[in-house]
Amino acid sequence: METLPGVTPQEQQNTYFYIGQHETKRTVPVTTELGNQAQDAGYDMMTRPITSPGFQAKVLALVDAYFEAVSASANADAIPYPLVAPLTPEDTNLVPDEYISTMICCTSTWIDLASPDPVIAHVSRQVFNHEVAYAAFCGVNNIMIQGPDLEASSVISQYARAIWNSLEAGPYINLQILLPMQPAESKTAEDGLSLAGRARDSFKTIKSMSTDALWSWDTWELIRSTCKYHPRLTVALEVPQKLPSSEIQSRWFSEPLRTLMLPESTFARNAKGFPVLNKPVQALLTRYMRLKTVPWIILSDVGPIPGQNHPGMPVNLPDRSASPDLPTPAQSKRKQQTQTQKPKDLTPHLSYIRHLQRTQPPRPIIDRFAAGYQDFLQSPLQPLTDNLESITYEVFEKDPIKYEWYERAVAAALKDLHKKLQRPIVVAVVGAGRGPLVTRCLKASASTGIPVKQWAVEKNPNAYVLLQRRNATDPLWNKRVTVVKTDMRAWKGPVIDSSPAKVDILVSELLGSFADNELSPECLDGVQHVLHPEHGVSVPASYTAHFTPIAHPKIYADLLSRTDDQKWELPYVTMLHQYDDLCIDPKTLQPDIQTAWEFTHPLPEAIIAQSNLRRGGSVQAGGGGMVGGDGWNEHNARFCRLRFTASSRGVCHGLGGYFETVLYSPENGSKKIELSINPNTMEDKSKDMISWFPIFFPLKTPLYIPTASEIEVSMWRQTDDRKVWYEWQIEVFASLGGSRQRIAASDLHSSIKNGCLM
Ligand SMILES: C[S@@+](CC[C@H](N)C(=O)[O-])C[C@H]1O[C@@H](n2cnc3c(N)ncnc32)[C@H](O)[C@@H]1O
Repeated sequence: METLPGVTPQEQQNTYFYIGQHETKRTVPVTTELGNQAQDAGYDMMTRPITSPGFQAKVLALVDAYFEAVSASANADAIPYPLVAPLTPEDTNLVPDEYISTMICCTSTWIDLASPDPVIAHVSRQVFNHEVAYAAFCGVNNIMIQGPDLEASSVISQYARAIWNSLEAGPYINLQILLPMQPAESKTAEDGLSLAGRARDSFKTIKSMSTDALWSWDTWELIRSTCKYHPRLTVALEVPQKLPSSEIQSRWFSEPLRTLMLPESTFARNAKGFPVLNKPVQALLTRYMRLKTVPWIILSDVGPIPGQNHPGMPVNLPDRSASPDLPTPAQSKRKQQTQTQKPKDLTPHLSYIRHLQRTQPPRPIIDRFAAGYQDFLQSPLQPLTDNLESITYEVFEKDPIKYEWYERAVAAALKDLHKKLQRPIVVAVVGAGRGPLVTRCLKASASTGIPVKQWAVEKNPNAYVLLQRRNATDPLWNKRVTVVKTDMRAWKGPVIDSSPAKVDILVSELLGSFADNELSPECLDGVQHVLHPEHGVSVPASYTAHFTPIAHPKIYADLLSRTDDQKWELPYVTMLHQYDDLCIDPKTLQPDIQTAWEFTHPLPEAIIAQSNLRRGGSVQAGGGGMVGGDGWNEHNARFCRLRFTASSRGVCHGLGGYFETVLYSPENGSKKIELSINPNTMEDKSKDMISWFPIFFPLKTPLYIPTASEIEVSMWRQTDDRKVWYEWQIEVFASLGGSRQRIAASDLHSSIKNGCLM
């Protein structure tokens, strides 16, 4: 079992939307009073340019003068590139005042860092560097930068290089790259007022090459890879009224979205003429606003700030994760204004988004349970080697489904066995913890009317104390349970009327997020000798491990920042949230999550017999284990090689892993009683179960996956008789020039140094 030790599940309240106001061309200077007016109007923040229109005119004139000089000169190479002088007070009205750290400042949109014309790129870099350096000097924390033009001749690597440099400009600066969800019709270029419009055609060597809907994301991918997944680099995503495909929506969901930019053109008008968002955009907003780092919403060009034309003051951009319950300045102001009825809504777009905020649908139960723990990496539990704390058991026991399903499974098994045996059924819970499954066995007995003789076996000495106390005090247990403190593998089995007896139903819950990763197979093999050889039933009867390739930039960036030298060599338990499935089944439109392997219980006697023979290391026992030891646990080793097809190109950061288990298959053929954390089947098999988070197998080097390429995953469960570990490797194949070629392969990753001890 995997979950959140020590964490009290909490209901998450409705998310507060931080809403800002942006004007692509601010007509009034941003002052303290303007900021106050924005706040009075209900905005939480606003953007401002770093430099003035005067500065723009100055730089354009400088470039024009350079080009004139070049065209007039016989030796153009002798004329040095233009140099942009340091900023003057006329160039910017930004000053390091007390509000500066709460502003989103915008670098100039009239520059072109990706220009193929070296002069334009050179001047753009200078303007950009001046602006970022001055903003950083003033104490600005958030800078929004227009993304590169997505046309074919743009040199994205130049742009990315400039961003990488600017991240060094200040240790506190967060950069947001403003990009559309997909390349849009290019806006009417104001060539006369931009540097891009001055680029010489002779440098635009790559003419219009058609790009597809993922090109904007591709551009981002190059920028962030060049910047080595920098934690202070995020996306400001412009959301259009007509959304791109769901694949593209999911792709952006997995990226570090700091801001959602909603221009006026994203809004439609309702029958009364008010601005509203269409249903798909509303759904997108609901999805994106459930990210752990909730994006800010910036309304762009939706009308001026009411009462502007006065100097204004910037407003706070608080970190909600630090103090989610504190009212924001805008909330406090609006509270004071509650009874004041405005004659006319001067900010209808803002009012509408506030309305959406108030009417957000409730979050799914698992989200509420795991609030704050999405994508948080935990090492898998090792309940076999470690003794769990009471609080950990307490968290497990809150699951509304798991114990219920076990009770149903035991009840069904009791009915099937009782038909054959016509006597009290011997039931043992092995690994009983604090006893919830024992209670469920007793309830199953009560509900079916079939008497049981009940055992509880536990190796944790501390849990053993509670089990004994419960047996003495719990009216349902009523001193009927025989509590045994032992490792189940050493248990001799029940004794009834002074004679050794066999167990009819062996109940256990030793499963991890990847089914067998908490050594359920090894423990259950070790206790199988107490199970009745003819009719003995194991609950669970079987379990399977599943995985699929995923893109998870957030976890990759998190791991990148860690110093542990084994960080790429072990799987992590995590509530996977901000990720994208790379392989979607075209028929079902569900992620292609495939089965790695299966374990069933009880094992055939011949396999146990061979294992016992190998344990001795005799001549008949063969030549020892493949990867160490005598090989007596080798029957629990597994290997699989699975092939997936990438539905659209992307970057693979690892594998998302899941499990399913059949607790019991009733003999009357009615529906199997199953648990699942596989997203494709959990709804059907065990909806709302919260005990297990998925598991993530990381890749040290992300693999670029072209559309329709094949991803082949080799995965091993290895054992040397003392421990169990996993190994995984991913290869990518594409059809090129008519032949299938391997175009990339990951390292062979191995958790041998972090193996689970038996
Ligand atoms: C995941 S917990 C489940 C506890 C409880 N059955 C429940 O469902 O809430 C697994 C329990 O099995 C115990 N356990 C693991 N390996 C064991 C072994 N070899 N022998 C006895 N107990 C074991 C652990 O100490 C732990 O209490």
